[in-house]
Amino acid sequence: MLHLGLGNFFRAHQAWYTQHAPDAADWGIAAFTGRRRHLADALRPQDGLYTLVNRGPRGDEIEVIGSVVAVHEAGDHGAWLRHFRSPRLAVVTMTVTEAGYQYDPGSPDIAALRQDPAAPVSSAPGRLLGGLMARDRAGLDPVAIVPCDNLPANGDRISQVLRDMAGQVGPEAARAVDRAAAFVNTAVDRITPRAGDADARTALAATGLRDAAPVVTEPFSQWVLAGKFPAGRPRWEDAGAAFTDDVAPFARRKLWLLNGGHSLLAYLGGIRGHHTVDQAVQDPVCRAWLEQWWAEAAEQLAAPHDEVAHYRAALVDRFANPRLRHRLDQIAADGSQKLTVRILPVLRAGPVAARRPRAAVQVLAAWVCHLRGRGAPVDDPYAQATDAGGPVAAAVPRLLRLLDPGLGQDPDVVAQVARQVEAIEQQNPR
Ligand SMILES: NC(=O)c1ccc[n+]([C@@H]2O[C@H](COP(=O)([O-])OP(=O)(O)OC[C@H]3O[C@@H](n4cnc5c(N)ncnc54)[C@H](O)[C@@H]3O)[C@@H](O)[C@H]2O)c1
Ligand SMILES: O=P(O)(O)OC[C@@H](O)[C@@H](O)[C@H](O)[C@H](O)CO
Repeated sequence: MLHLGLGNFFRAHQAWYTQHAPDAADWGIAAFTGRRRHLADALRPQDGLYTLVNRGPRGDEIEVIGSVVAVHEAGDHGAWLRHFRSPRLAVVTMTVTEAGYQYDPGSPDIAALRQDPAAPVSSAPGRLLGGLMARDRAGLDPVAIVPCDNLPANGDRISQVLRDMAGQVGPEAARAVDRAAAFVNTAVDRITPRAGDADARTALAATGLRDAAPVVTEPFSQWVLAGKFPAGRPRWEDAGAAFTDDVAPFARRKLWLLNGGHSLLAYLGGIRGHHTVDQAVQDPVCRAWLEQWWAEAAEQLAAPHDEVAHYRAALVDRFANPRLRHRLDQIAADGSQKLTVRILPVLRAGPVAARRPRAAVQVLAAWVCHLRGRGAPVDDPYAQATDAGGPVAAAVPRLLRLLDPGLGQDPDVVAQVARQVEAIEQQNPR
């Protein structure tokens, strides 16, 4: 297997399932960082081994994960292509954040691949396309591409991005996408906050081993997949993964209830002085907004009432885990990329005008207040290029346009969000 986007979540999730598959001994993952090299530098001296701290509300379970057998920094394009040219490669997983799925028609990778399919390229789609061209040139069987980011229809999405890019590169690239890849859609879930210095001490105390990059995660885990694996795969189903024909209902439920709830808590909780998810979910004001958001989102889920109620109750317990200390500023980052997937589908599907989903509007308003300087520091390169200051009535359409141009031109949505922004700013003076 290959992985693109060596980070925390991959090591708590796909690498964990691979280690726990009954045929784990037949498999190994060569993992590449997405952009920077520091994690490759940290893991290489430990032969890819790392400590997984499974952090429940009452204690930790510690495990050393050994399914990552090679680590490479993002720039090692020669090694990337060598893996694609190997007949043993069967599966390519990826976690590259929402930004990694952006198609940029002006990307220098397009001209580079047009000139030389083996040219060093740096974007996630460029690297995948270069890899598939190398595989196709080598005349090898197709591999499964398995995106594991928080996006609906993530397999269809990356397939489309690669086809668009291949269309610009040329016929050989288009053929390679058709012949060398099978795309798998997934819904993924396991809350995995960034680890801190104390976690390295926890790992050392438990294992006697110094770990430069341990991972902390929660006990809950879910992986739902739909698609074909022409060259085989580990028996992940025996480690708890679920294979289905359609991941959409799982992805919607997870993205709206869990991730939408997270974003709500990140913005409102930050504004109300909280720093972690467990603090925010215990705050009655945040909790009331959360329940209202869940009720609105659930109306659009078309799932049995009992099932949603069970999922919501379990989420409250997961969010309230006081030992995980999931920081709101980590979740608040890159909201301009996340809210389109987590909040807008519910806003759009709900009734219009006066009965528009109120909690969805509230989340957008809390995000606007965050960009205007309340709560966690802003970390969103796409949004930071836009002026969030000045009169609310002018700032709101400017910012909503970042999520969807149509939203910023909808006078009704703009008015409702602006009213909420004014209310939040009045109730939470600086
Ligand atoms: N952390 C979680 O709880 C969690 C749970 C479910 C899904 N996910 C998904 O996994 C993704 C990664 O989360 P993480 O916790 O591992 O983060 P992380 O910061 O530990 O790792 C992110 C990886 O993505 C790469 N990357 C970032 N932007 C990129 C880009 N534009 N192009 C290519 N590579 C890029 C980074 O270089 C790094 O290798 C999330 O964006 C989310 O979609 C995370
Ligand atoms: O990983 P991000 O930054 O896209 O989103 C932050 C969290 O909402 C997310 O990581 C959740 O913890 C995760 O999706 C749970 O499965």
